[in-house]
Parts: sequence; structure tokens; C-alpha cells
Amino acid sequence: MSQKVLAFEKKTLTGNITVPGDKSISHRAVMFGSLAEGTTKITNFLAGEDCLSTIEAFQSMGVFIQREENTVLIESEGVNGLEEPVQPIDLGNSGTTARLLIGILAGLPYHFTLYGDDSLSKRPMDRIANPLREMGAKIDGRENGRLLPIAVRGGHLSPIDFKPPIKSAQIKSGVLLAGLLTDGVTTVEEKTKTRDHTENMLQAFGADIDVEGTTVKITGNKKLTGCDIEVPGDISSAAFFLVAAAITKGSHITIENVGLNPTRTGIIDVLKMMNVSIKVVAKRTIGGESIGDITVQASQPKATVIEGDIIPRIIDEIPVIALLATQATGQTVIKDAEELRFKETDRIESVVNTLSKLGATITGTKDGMIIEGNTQLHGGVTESYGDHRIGMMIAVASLLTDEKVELHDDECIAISYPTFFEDLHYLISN
Ligand SMILES: O=C(O)C1=C[C@@H](OP(=O)(O)O)[C@@H](O)[C@H](O)C1
Ligand SMILES: C=C(OP(=O)(O)O)C(=O)O
Repeated sequence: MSQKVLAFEKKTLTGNITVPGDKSISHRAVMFGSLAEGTTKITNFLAGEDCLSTIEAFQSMGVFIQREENTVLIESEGVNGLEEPVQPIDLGNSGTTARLLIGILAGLPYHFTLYGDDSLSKRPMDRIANPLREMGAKIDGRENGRLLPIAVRGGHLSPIDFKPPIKSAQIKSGVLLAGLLTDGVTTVEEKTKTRDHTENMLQAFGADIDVEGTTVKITGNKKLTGCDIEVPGDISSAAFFLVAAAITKGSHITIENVGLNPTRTGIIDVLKMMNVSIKVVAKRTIGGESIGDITVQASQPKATVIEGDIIPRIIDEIPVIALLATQATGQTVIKDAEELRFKETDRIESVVNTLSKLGATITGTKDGMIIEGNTQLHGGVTESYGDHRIGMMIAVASLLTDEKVELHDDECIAISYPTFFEDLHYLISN
């Protein structure tokens, strides 16, 4: 396991960067391009480990996928051209690959075995397996079919009307993708809208999909056709530098070409709520996704309460928001975020443990955390626990400490942001 000593001499961030492509959109582009007939070209693809797992999964089903840096070319004969993989499919660390792929495989006339790393093997798969079983899928696995490794015996599925009990775009997407392979209309009605990249991109590939408020209807058996996808910068990756600039004296940065899909921009709302000086300039829309530049300046943040419908819009940004809250005036409370317990780590526990080690006053609750502000953080020995977002939160925290921070197990950052340290060095070298 590799480690890094974080002891930056200059702690002011200035300049303009772009961040790598959006992880959610990159996964979907590979999946839908593989299900579509013809050629799909993906540009600004995120070559992070999670998205590479998605590429390998479809290559193992016979799809021609060629990647050169951040450009991916897919040639597929469509759903009917997919083959039964000879070997079990390795999902690595990726929850998104797991939940969406299980939805697709359930409707294909083959047998599949899926497994993942230690973290993914602890994450619940019954949340997707259960609605798929209602559609007729045969899915089994460890702990009564709840955990990986999982076996899917794909076949004929019937459409369903599904009201997810959990706020999860992965579950919504997995059911919609299974619905795509049925003969009728599948409806997913969410209580709170979650990220809608599946809906937007399926439309671009020619699916028959209809969205009204928080209800999505997909009519199955519609042929998808390959298309070109340009992936916007990932706002979840940008969030680390937006917060870093907000809390380090003299900083002023712009992140260009960031995805501004409204289901993902909760971090901008939180930064505004917390009094951070931030400016957003939307520039254009590509494939139903809006893109723009975000400028942030060093600010004196103030505490807030974060709860309710905003949570799915910031779910992956909460670790770095917790760090921001340690620098705010007052006490910040985060509620309704029990889903954090089912990520790469239990992110309530890992954020609380890590920030406490660095001197924060932070308490975990069943569905969130309470964070005292105006805290002087100090150095220490930390670990990512194999969770990329915890690793990046620690790196940003080290900009606030006089002493060095040791970060053990830093390589997991490549799961979503392989060039994170290069971009950080660039911003502090200006
Ligand atoms: O659909 C997606 O691409 C994702 C959905 C979210 O997970 P949940 O659906 O479990 O909330 C998010 O945490 C994950 O990083 C990506
Ligand atoms: C939760 C995440 O991803 P996944 O669920 O795809 O592993 C994440 O990227 O923070």
C-alpha cells in the first residue's frame, strides 16, 4: 500500500484548471454505447479505475471497445450481439458498475458471475436485486443474494411500476435498464429526484423514455443507436478544489467546463448557503447536460443546516463539505444522509474518525454529522480506508495544517481522479 507525506509549503490555490470527465456519465456512455447498434465515440472519458471496470465488463461480452487516453471508441452490434462471458466479471470498487450492470444482465439470455473488491463485497446489492426479482430475474449471491459475488441467470423480464424506497440513481438506473429489455412500459417513481444522466443519455441513444417530474417511464424493446458523447468535467471532483480554494487564504481559482446538471449542483448551493464567494457561468449544453465555469475565492464560510432533498445532489461531496464546516463560523448539521453508510466506506464513520484525528470537533449521528466550526486542524497520520473521496478530503485538509499529514493508501484516489495530485500541485504552484 503506498503512502504520501502531505506538507505543502505554499497553501494558496490560484489559476484555472479543468477536472477529468464525469464518472457517472462516463460509465453510462460505455454501457449504452455497448447496448447500441453502430459506433459510439466518447470524448473526455474519465479513465479512472471504476470506469475502466465498466469497459472491461463489456469487452468480456464481446463488444469492441478501444481507449486511447480519454477517447473511447465502441463498435457494437447492439444487445443481440452481446455474448456470454467466459470468466466472472470483476467490478473492482465500483458500485455504479455493479448496480447498473446487474439491471442490464438480468434481461440477457446468459449466465453471469460478478465479483468486486473487499469494499464492494460489503455493499448491499439487494436494493437492485429485489426489484429485478419482481421483474422475473434470477439473481443469487452471498447472504441470500444480498452481497457479491452474485450470479445472474438472465432471461425474459416483465415491466414493473417501481417506487424506490431509497434515494438512489443507481437503483433507478438499474431498473430502467432492465425495463429497456422488456416488452412493455416500466415506470420508476422517485420521492426525491436523483441524478438523471441515465434518462438524458438514453434519450440521446434513441430510447423511448419519458420524464415527468420525478416519474420516469421507459418503453422496452426500442433499438438504441450509437452516438457521440462529450463528457463534461466531474463536479464531484471539482468540489475538492472548490472547497480548498474557499478555505485557504488568498486563493482564487476557476474550474472550466464542469457539468452543471441541476441534479448534481448541490455543492454550489451549499457553498452559497455557507457564504463562500462563488460565481458560475453556464456556457453550453451537450447531450442534454449543461456545462460551465465555476470561480471560487477564499472566503469566511458560515455554518448551516444541510438536510432533505438536497442530499442526493451532494451525496459524494459530503466528506469535503464536512471539512469545509470545520472552518465555518458556528455549528453545521448534516441530516438525512444515512446513504453515506453504504458507500466505499461508511462515510459517516470514516469522515468523523479522520477529521477527529486532525483536530476537528465532529460527531456522527445515525443519518449525518454535527461539526463545530472555527477549528485549527493539525497534522497527523491518516488513511483513506481505500475510499477515494476520503483520500482527497485528507489532501485538502492538509492545506490547513502547520504540521505534515501522512496519508496512507493514497492510490485509491485513481478510482475517480487519477490526476488529482498533479492538479493540486499546479494550483499551488501558480
Ligand atoms: O448513479 C450514479 O452514477 C451514482 C449514484 C450515487 O450513488 P447512489 O445511487 O447509491 O446514491 C453516487 O453516490 C455514485 O457515486 C454515482
Ligand atoms: C459512491 C461512489 O461511487 P460508487 O457507488 O460507484 O462506488 C463515489 O464515487 O463516491
